[in-house]
Amino acid sequence: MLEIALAHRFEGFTLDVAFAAPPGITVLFGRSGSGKTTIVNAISGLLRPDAGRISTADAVLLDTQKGIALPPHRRRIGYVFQEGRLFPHLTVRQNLRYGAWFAPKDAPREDLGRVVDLLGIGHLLERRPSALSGGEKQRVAIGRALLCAPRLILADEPLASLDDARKAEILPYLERLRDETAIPIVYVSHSASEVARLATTVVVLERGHVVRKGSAAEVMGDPAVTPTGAREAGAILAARVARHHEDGLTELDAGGETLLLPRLARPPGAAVRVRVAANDVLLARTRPEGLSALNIIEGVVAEVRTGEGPGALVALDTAAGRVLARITRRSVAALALAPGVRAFAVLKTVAIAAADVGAGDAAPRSANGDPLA
Ligand SMILES: Nc1ncnc2c1ncn2[C@@H]1O[C@H](COP(=O)(O)OP(=O)(O)OP(=O)(O)O)[C@@H](O)[C@H]1O
Repeated sequence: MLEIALAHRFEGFTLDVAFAAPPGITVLFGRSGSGKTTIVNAISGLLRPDAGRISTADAVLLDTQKGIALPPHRRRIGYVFQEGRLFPHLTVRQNLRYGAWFAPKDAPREDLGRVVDLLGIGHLLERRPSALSGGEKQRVAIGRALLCAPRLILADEPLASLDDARKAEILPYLERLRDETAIPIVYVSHSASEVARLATTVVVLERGHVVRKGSAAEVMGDPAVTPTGAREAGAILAARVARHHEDGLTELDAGGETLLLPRLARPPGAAVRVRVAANDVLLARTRPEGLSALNIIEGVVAEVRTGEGPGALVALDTAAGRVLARITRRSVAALALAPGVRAFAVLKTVAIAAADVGAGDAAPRSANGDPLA
């Protein structure tokens, strides 16, 4: 477990944060200027904060009270940046070995073969970076970060410079990294859909402070958490693939509720997390009939959040989990939606994009990474 407490002042900006990053991906989520890069720089050792302590399972990287501040090269951090930053004159295999070169002899090492399998880069080993696509470069960069026997991995907006197709190519590998290694990953993002796909834990930052932290499902289901605007809000449901239908649909079981989605390339039984964008959910007070939408889930309104504009975010607790709906304030009034009121969420099957369905469950986890009972 990585533990971080930092305090630092720039002219006009004060950072004061404390959070833990258990195994898995901890996303630092917040709008521009909220302090994400400052935290990353303090972890990597590029910034010496006014006060703070950063420790991993086996080392103290920083403790200003005790006068400890390991230099960057001794922190054993694996980096994944926006652009892969591979060495152009080295082959993929040599770039990967370069990571291992810096691993101390007594450190627990990842096996090159395992990393190559994990990232699906076996066929690229003899190529140079100029002969790789952006997505392939990024997979190699992740491999190199893994092979330096890191105590933690820092990923600073690693997908920001890729188009949607390349992002979709890398996301499954980041999911595998999250699910198949025990290394804490601190991941900076301002994309709600990336948070939904990848985060084990989310730390929401606002003006240098942590305003919310918790599991991805808890945080993204909170209508107050909209650093990227209510338009991008969306809850995450944990589900399992129940079966595939002949007409191209996949049936999910989400806490006993059935969800139908366009076909997913995952086998029956697989755990998935589904991001349901608040914009794609309608609400009704009685169970709608004669409707083309296939997904209708009953629940109880937990919270209604209105802002300055005409919109409102309504949180509905259902057997499938927390669902968010973005509707107008006028509809909130017309349907008399208020906490405790029973309502039905209507979700169009085709509204759920394949990119919004990820591997793994989104249920809250305990500090050691086990699912909570
Ligand atoms: N070296 C510095 N000197 C003075 N102010 C700084 C310095 N570095 C950052 N800041 C200020 O600290 C605040 C937080 O910046 P930071 O780069 O950490 O935000 P961020 O969340 O990473 O933003 P972005 O998403 O745009 O990268 C900003 O107001 C920034 O102007």
